[in-house]
Amino acid sequence: MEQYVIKGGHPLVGEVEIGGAKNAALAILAAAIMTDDTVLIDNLPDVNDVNVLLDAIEGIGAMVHRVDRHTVKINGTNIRNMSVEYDYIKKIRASYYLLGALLGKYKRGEVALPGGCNIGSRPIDQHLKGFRALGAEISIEHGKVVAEAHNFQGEHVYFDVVTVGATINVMMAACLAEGITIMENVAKEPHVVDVANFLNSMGANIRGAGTDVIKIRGVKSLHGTQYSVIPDQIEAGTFMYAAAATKGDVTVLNVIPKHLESTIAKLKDMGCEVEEFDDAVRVVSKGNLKSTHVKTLPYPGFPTDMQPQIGVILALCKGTSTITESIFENRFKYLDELARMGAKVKVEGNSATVEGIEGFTGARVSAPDLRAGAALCIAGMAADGITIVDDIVYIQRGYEHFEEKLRGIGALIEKVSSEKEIQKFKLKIG
Ligand SMILES: CC(=O)N[C@H]1[C@@H](OP(=O)(O)OP(=O)(O)OC[C@H]2O[C@@H](n3ccc(=O)[nH]c3=O)[C@H](O)[C@@H]2O)O[C@H](CO)[C@@H](O)[C@@H]1O
Ligand SMILES: C=C(OP(=O)(O)O)C(=O)O
Repeated sequence: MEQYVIKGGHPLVGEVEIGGAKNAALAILAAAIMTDDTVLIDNLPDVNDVNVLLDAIEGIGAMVHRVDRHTVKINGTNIRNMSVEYDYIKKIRASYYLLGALLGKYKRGEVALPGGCNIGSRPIDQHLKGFRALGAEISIEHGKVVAEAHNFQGEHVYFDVVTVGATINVMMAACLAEGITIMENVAKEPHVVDVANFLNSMGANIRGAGTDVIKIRGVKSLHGTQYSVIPDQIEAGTFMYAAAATKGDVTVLNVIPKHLESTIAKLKDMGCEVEEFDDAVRVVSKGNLKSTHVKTLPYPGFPTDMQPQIGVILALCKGTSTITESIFENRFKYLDELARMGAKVKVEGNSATVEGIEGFTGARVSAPDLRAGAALCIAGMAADGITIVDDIVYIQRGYEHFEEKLRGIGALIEKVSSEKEIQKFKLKIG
C-alpha cells in the first residue's frame, strides 16, 4: 500500500501549473460517446478517475485512443453494449454520466449504482426524476439502474436540491430528446458551463448554463469536435491553501481566477495576501492568520471540495473558527486525523468548531477520502516533524502528479510503499 511521507515545517515557494478539472473532464468524456464522429479532448488531468472512466467507455465498445497523457480521442460508433459493469463503476462517482449519455443517444442504458468518495449518502433520485420527466422508464435491477425511453421528449424539470451531477446528466440526455427541456434550480458550477460548452461545440443547443435555469432545444444528432477542458479550481485551491498553511508564497498558473472567488475571499479573510493575474493567482502568507467562519454552498458559494483544506488552515488560525458543511453529511472525518496532529476540534452535526493552535506535530494519519487526503498532506507540510499519510489511493483519484508538483514548490514529500523506504527518506532529508 502506497503512503506519503512528509517532512514538514518548510514554506512552499514557487509556481505550480494547474491541470484540467477532474469533474468537468469526467462528464465531458462520458458525453463524447454521444456522437458517432471522433471527438478529441485535451487538457485532461492525468488522474486515476479519468483512466477508470476511459476503461469503462472502452468496455462498452467505444474506441479510445490515448494520444498523450492529457489528450484522448473517442469514437462511439461501435458501442453495442448498453450496460456498464459494476467493476468500473464502483470506483468512481462520475460513472453515472454514462447513463445520461447512453439514454440520450440510444434511448436506453444500464449503469451500476455509482461509487465515489464516502462523504455522505449521495442519492441519485434527482437524476432519475429528470430522466423520468423526459419519458424514460427506470428500474433498479441487480444493483443497476436500467433506463429505457420509447418516447424521449423535452419537459420541464425542477430539481428539489441543487445538484451538479443531476444537472449535467439530465442536460446531456436532453440534448437528444425531442423538443424543449427547461431545467430549473440547476447547479451553476464552472464545470456545468464547461460541459454545456462542450455539448454545444458538438451541435447541441443549450442556453443558460451558469444561471439557475437551463434551456435545451433537442437536436437529432451530435457531431465530432475538439475541446480543451477548463482548469481545475479545486486543484488550484488546494495548492493556494497549502501556501497559506505553510507560510509560503505560491503562484498557481493556468487558472481562471473568476472560478476561485470564494476560495480567494476566505484567504483574504484569514489575512493572506492574494494577487490576481489574467490566468494566475499568487498567494502569500506571512503567518499570524485570523480565524473565520465558513459554510459550504453550491457555486458561487464556498465549495465543499475545499472544506477539508480550509479546515487545516483554520486549525492554525488565531482564535475560534466554525465550519458548516451543508452539502454532504459525512465530510468531517479528517478532523479526527487532524486531532492526532494536535488540532483542537469539536464536531456537532454538520458544524465543527476549531480552536487555533500554534502548530501541528507530525503523526501517522489516514486519508478518509480524496480532498481530506490532500488536506492531511497540507497539514503534514505545515507540521513539525514527519507525517505519514496512509490510503493515498484516494488522493490519486483526483490530483495529478501530486507529490511531484509539491516537490516543485519545495515540499519534502515522497511516495513510499515500505518501512524501508520511509527510513531511506528520513536519512535523505537528514
Ligand atoms: C464527480 C463529481 O463531479 N463530483 C462532485 C459532484 O458530486 P455529486 O454530483 O455527487 O454532488 P451533487 O452536487 O449532485 O450533490 C449535492 C447535494 O445534492 C444531493 N443530491 C444529489 C443528487 C441527487 O439525485 N439527490 C440528492 O439529494 C447530495 O446528496 C448532496 O447533498 O458535486 C459535488 C458538489 O459540488 C462535489 O463535491 C463532487 O466533487
Ligand atoms: C468528492 C469528490 O469526488 P467524487 O464525487 O468523484 O467522489 C471530489 O472531487 O472531491
